[in-house]
Amino acid sequence: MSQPTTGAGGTAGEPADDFHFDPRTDLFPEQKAEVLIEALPWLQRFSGALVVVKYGGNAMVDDDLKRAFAQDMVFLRQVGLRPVVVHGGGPQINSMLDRLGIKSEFRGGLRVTTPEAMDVVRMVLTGQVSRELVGLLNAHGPYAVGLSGEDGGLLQARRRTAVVDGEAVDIGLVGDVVHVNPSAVLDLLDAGRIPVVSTVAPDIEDPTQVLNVNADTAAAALAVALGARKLIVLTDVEGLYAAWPDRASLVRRIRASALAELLPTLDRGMRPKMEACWRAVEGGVGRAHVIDGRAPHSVLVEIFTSEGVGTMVLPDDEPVPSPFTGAVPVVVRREPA
Ligand SMILES: Nc1ncnc2c1ncn2[C@@H]1O[C@H](COP(=O)(O)OP(=O)(O)O)[C@@H](O)[C@H]1O
Ligand SMILES: CC(=O)N[C@@H](CCC(=O)OP(=O)(O)O)C(=O)O
Repeated sequence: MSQPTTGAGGTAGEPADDFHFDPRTDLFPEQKAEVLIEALPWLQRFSGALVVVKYGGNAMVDDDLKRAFAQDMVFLRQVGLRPVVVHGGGPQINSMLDRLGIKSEFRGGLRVTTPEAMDVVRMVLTGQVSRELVGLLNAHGPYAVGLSGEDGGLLQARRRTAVVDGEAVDIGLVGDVVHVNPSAVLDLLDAGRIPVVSTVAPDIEDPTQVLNVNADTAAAALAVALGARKLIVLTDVEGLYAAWPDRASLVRRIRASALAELLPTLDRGMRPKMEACWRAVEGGVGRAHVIDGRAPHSVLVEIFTSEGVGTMVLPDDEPVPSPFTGAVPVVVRREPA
């Protein structure tokens, strides 16, 4: 292979004077070309595609991963996809509640949300997490606009209970999305922006009251309403494990009906995510994925490589597209890393 002529230190298209090739970490030009060419059919397939990305887990707390995520979203937009970001913020809400001395607990995987806690949830999601993400994205250009479920009538929610030991329990100001008006998001996409959505939503029974909505389920509702081609959920494991915590049981692909059977067996952390994926695919979203937010640029690897990463949920009634061939196994086991 020939030696590289350009490197990380150079400006676009120009060789870097100070570049030293390291065969342990650097790619040869032929290898770089291979990576780019592998992306070609995926760039074609997803040109113009609307993709909803649920941003959460480690990708949201590590500074390098945050910057890498912002690059990924800008990359998607730049190559002609239409990314919509829905963010979580559980850890950030926890730390603000701690700082303010407000006690908070989770029941059935959902935060028991008092009026006092609701003020904090809204403040942290819309005033802190969204602002930071918008800032990271806009370091690349004037792309991102933050909005919450309250803006432009985007989301309406209805109060819900949690199920604990088979019993419905009151968890306060927590809701499920019951209606989505996607026009505000579509307007932003048409203007070339990247919408960044915080998941607080007015109560459909009393629109002056806002409710706290789990970000995974809100992302699924939004993906369905927007007719998204993909829902991608970032988390802090490689994907869904069929026999958690057995690392050899990573599920690479699963049909919606097989996932429905697996759902009742899943633990608290993964259950809302997989339920969101199931709802999305049942609602017409082409594919739903749970991927590892600890790996930088995992969104790009998922979309633009033939292997993909993490767990992919497919609808029941659709053949697997090229380049995958043959029947879709419910579970593909891999050897532990
Ligand atoms: N079957 C499973 N497969 C993968 N992870 C699981 C499973 N069951 C439970 N988990 C746990 O769920 C966690 C992810 O959920 P959570 O912590 O709520 O994620 P996030 O912070 O990304 O929203 C994983 O870190 C893992 O500990
Ligand atoms: C009702 C409920 O539990 N809401 C969540 C909303 C944020 C969220 O979902 O954040 P993650 O995606 O980081 O978990 C909460 O209050 O923590």
